[in-house]
Amino acid sequence: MSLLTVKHLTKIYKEGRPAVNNVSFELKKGECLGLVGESGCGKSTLARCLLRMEPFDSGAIYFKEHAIEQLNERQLKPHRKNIQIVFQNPAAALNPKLKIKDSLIDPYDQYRKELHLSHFSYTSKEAFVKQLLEAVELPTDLGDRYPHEISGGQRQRVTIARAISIEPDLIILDEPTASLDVISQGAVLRLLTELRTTLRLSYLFISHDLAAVSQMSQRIMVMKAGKLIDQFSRSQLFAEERDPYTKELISIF
Ligand SMILES: Nc1ncnc2c1ncn2[C@@H]1O[C@H](COP(=O)(O)OP(=O)(O)OP(=O)(O)O)[C@@H](O)[C@H]1O
Repeated sequence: MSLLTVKHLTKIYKEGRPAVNNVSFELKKGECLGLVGESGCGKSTLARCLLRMEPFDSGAIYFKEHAIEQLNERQLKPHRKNIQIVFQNPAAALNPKLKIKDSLIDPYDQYRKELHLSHFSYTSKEAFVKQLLEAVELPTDLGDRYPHEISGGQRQRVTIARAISIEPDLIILDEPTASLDVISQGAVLRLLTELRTTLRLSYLFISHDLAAVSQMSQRIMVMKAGKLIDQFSRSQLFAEERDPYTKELISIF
C-alpha cells in the first residue's frame, strides 16, 4: 500500500531554477526509501514540502490518499503528527533550557488528543519517559540531564525518541547521522532499522552518503539539480543500467 505519493512536484524559490523539479515517487507502508544526492540538489526542500512547511508551485502530494495541499488548519495537526522529522543537528533540535525528560514529553503533550498509541502506553510522565529512553537504548537516569550534558550520539537518540513517542506513520530522516562519528553513526543506523520493524514505521532516509542509504533502504532514489534521475531497488544498485551519476556516487563509496 502506498503511504505517500508525490506527483510532478515542483518548487521554485523566487525566479531561480526549480529547487525541486517535476519529482514523482511513491513510498510504501513499512519501507525505508532512500534519497541520495549532493549538497544543494533539493533534498531538504522536498522534505519541507512533504511536511507542508513550504508551499510548492505545482504537482501534488498525497499522504494516505489525502492531498496535503488541501488540508485545512484543523486537518493539518494530525498530518503533522503522522509525519515526523529527525534533523542532522540534534543540538539545534532540542531546547537547551529543557531537561531531556521535558523535551521527550513535549510531542505527547502537543498531540495528546490525536494519539492512539499501540506500542507505548502513558500511565505517568516518568513511566512514559522511561519507555522512550529504553526504546532508544539510553540509560533511564539520563532524563534528568540537559542537552549539553550528554554526547552528540545520545542527543540524536533523544531526538529519535521524541519522533517515535507519538507513533507516526512516517519519519523523514534528514541526514540523521551526519554530525556523528563513524561508530555512533553505525549504532544509530542499526537502532533506526530495529525501530522500523518494532514500531512498523516507514522512513524517507535522506543523505548525501550512498553507503548509508544503501545499508538502510529497500529502494533508493538519486536526485541531481532538483530532479530524480534514478530510482531502483537495492539489489539493482550495481546494475549496468544505472545512471552515470549513480555510478559516479558508487565509485566514491
Ligand atoms: N529558503 C530558500 N530560499 C531560496 N533558495 C533556497 C531556500 N532553501 C533552499 N534554497 C535553494 O534551493 C536549492 C536546494 O536546496 P536544499 O537545501 O533543498 O538542498 P539539499 O539537497 O537539502 O542540500 P544539503 O544536503 O546541503 O542540505 C539550493 O540551490 C538552495 O540554495
